[in-house]
Amino acid sequence: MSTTPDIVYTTVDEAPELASASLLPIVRRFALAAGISIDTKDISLAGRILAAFTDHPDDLAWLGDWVKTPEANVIKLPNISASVPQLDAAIKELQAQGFDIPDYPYDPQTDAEKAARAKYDTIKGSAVNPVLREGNSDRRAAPAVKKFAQNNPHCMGDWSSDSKTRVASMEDGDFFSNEASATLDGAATAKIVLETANGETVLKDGVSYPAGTVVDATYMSADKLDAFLMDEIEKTKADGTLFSLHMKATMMKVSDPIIFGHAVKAWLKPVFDKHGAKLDELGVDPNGGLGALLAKVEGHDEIMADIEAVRAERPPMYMVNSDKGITNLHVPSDVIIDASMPALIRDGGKGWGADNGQHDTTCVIPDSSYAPVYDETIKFFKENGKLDPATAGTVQNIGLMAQKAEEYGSHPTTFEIPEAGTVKMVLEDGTVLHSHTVGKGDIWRAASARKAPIEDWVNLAIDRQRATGYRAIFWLDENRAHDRELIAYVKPILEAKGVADKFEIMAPREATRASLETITKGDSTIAITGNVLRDYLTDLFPILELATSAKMLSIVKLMQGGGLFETGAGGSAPKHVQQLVEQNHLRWDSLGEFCALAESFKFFGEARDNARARILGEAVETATQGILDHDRSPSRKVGEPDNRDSHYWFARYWAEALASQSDDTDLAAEFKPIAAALAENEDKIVSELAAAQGQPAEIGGYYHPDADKRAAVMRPSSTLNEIIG
Ligand SMILES: NC(=O)C1=CN([C@@H]2O[C@H](COP(=O)(O)OP(=O)(O)OC[C@H]3O[C@@H](n4cnc5c(N)ncnc54)[C@H](OP(=O)(O)O)[C@@H]3O)[C@@H](O)[C@H]2O)C=CC1
Ligand SMILES: O=C(O)CCC(=O)C(=O)O
Ligand SMILES: [Mg+2]
Repeated sequence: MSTTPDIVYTTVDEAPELASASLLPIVRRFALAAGISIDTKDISLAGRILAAFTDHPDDLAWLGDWVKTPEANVIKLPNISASVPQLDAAIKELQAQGFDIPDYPYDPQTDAEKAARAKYDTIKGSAVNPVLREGNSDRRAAPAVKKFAQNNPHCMGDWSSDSKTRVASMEDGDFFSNEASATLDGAATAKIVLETANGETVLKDGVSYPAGTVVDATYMSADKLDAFLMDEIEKTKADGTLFSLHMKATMMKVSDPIIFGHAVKAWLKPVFDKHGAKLDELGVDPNGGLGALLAKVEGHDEIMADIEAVRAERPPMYMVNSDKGITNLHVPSDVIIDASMPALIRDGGKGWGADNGQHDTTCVIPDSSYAPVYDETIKFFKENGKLDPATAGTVQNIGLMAQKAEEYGSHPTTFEIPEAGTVKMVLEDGTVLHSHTVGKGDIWRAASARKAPIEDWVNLAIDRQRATGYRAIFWLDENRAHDRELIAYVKPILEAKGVADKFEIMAPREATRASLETITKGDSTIAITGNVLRDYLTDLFPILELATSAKMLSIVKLMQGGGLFETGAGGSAPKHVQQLVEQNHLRWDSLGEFCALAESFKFFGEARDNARARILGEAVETATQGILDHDRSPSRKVGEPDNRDSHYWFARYWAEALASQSDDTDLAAEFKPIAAALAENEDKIVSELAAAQGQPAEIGGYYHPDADKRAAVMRPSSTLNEIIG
């Protein structure tokens, strides 16, 4: 490590990176006044590919070390968790730019291909967040943001009691039904083996767990999954609804693409039955989606005709983009459950159909562990009508996330079973911790949650409950194996601290209803959840309460003392890039960045005893309030103020707050002329920004744009640029 930075701002992908090109120069200039340097570290998909195959620095590895130190102070923007089609597209773009990197080996044969595939597998899926999240998660709407949403309620789709929208999940044979869980008394190293009629195969060796780790194992039956999917396709047709599948193929990068592939095969079953051998020969990988499949069979007229015949028989599908004919099953990363289900629920239970109209939808979520949350939400709105954002209270979240907790850390121990047999997890002393009888194609996985993160999570929940006085619910199901082990941790800690009466423990379905009832009354509650529900709920409730999860405050108190400040709770909004490239309008809202910045500066102030950092952070809060009060957030429509305008206003309100504070008169004097120049040149700046919109914008790449071209597009006001310096 060369010199340690003060604050690291991550370089990411898509819309948030476009926004950074405009916002970061402003942040750097203001931070300079407190002597704070803002470094960047590249965690973008393109950056990670280049780090794996060229001399591009491995910034993710650097950050992974830094977050384990007390100095860490990271502002983390959302990055792409790549599905295979995205990874492939990024590789092709980099190759076209002249980088000497290998193709993605779909079917690696040579040693070189196998080595390249192994590297690409580490880049695939959610490869960044689990590395950086060395702490538990505290996500909530800042009071000003919540108040703004109540005063300016967004439109919500109406719910009718006879809506046919429903959630469909497996009733047995899924991860929920087959789960076994145990807490380890001492430290242990485990191996995972598959015993079959032909002998024993070691699936994984040397998995080590510290004492007190909760270790789970479970599997999903491939046969039962297939039967379930076929059944739901038929039921959807009978119901006259849209068929939709909601998964997390990005974060759950091993299990969920396989499940997605089963759905693609079920949808086109007659085609796979008839042309299976030919499809294999053409290199079709159903896990990559219908889009890749169609590209591979193009020109094979008989197969194409059979596909069309099957499509005509199937119920209509929920569409990602009806204009372009992109269905739910085209690309595994297009429909991501945490964002897709809340958007559908916000719209009154309606999905988009191929006719560009909104219709009731069957939402297929094969595993039943967490699907009851959406099922119960839908039932609640059918019974009670839509939520009123003007009067609703809020659901905050404290999530068990640190050290790759639970399912989100299960990728290295997830296997598609090659042959029927028994999977055993065996400890070094010979103890068989878990054992499952499995069939060919079943998806078996082990997950774990460590003692220190669990204890930290419970303590964080106690702190938040004390700070707010809110109703606090642990979303844990005593009928689920893993949750029973967690409850055995939670209860004694609450009792020892004398706060057991302040907390409830409820299964996800009951907790969903209780939380919806609470916020409907205008009260607020804290959902204390595991890692998956942390992810799901911090999109679900914000999207209902605030219309978006982009405005969330998202703090990760790192267990070694540092701070990781995530910006919002959503992703990188690929559609926004499309709009920028076509119309030079960026509708990305940086409110999440503003919230994270304030926390990061205030944290720096405390950790490094830097009074100016504290003042900067407080002034960011004032500026954020200004953005809300004066409605300076970006509009969705070209020709209206966009992301760049909102950054101008942010700079102006921030400078004004610094100029008018009296804790540090030198700092005030430094910002007075800046604030004055920003105000005096308002008309000029606003018209320079407006003039940029309306035409296509050239940024020189999608995954790896040209930095200068991007900066030119995102900083079109020379007057503003001169003031910022
Ligand atoms: N923390 C992280 O690193 C995360 C990364 N991701 C990654 O992000 C990508 C997209 O994921 P997806 O599930 O589609 O979720 P997104 O949150 O990116 O998109 C859902 C929709 O939310 C709206 N939205 C999200 N953020 C903003 C914002 N700041 N301002 C305005 N609107 C916003 C947009 O609506 P509209 O189009 O109507 O304007 C957008 O289309 C994937 O590659 C995924 O892997 C996803 C979640 C978290
Ligand atoms: O890492 C990812 O793929 C997604 C993370 C996410 O959705 C979240 O933390 O809310
Ligand atoms: Mg999420």
